[in-house]
Amino acid sequence: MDDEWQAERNWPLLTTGLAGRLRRDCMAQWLDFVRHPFVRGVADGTLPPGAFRNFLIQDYLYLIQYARACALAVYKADTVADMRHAASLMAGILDTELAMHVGYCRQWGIEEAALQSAEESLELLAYSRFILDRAQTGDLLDLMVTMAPCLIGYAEVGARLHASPLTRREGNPYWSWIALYGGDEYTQLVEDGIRQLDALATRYGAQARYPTLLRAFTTAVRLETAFWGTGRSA
Ligand SMILES: Cc1ncc(CN)c(N)n1
Repeated sequence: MDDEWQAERNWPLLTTGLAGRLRRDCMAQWLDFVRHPFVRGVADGTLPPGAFRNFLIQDYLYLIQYARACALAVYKADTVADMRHAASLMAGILDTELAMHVGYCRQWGIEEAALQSAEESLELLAYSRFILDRAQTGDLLDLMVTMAPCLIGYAEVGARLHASPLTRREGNPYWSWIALYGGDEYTQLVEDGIRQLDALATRYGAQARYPTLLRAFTTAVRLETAFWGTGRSA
């Protein structure tokens, strides 16, 4: 560990229940994701701006696919309460994260028209289509497990960088991105998602199907790691 923030101590909810067990059981891949050189470059402000700009464009396109997966979660839900939860996650992505993203891209000189007309990178295609495949072929628990690294990983990165004394604040062009993912609105979205995953785990029998769930979760984590490089190849 290269700084003091630790999920186990600073945000125990990330480490409990089904999400926490999955995270723990693929810890090597998880650390590759949340401690990636891209994240270090964001923390100390040394990431090349071009890589970040391309990343933002691809991330906009990714969030649209993620919102579509949420819509499939509404469709897959067996109860009205689960439908409402998936619908509120979708609204959180479209109305909060994507909306903040568009405003944020503008600060980086990227207009929404440019975002919409960009071509999808291979990293984006692989990751988003993997999620959408699980959405088509699995049940609601399969889908929510596959979607979990996206939700939890950026929250962990945001919370850690936000709290870390090693993060450069003054003059860091990426500080507002850190504040977005370390902020209250995103934190709330993630905590709701973790609690929902636990509720689904009980009702959908996660224990008996754990190896399959862990495989999907780990694949999504590896695809998250690859996605940090999307700015390089876009
Ligand atoms: C690829 C990716 N993964 C996660 C997040 C955070 N929802 C994101 N914006 N983009």
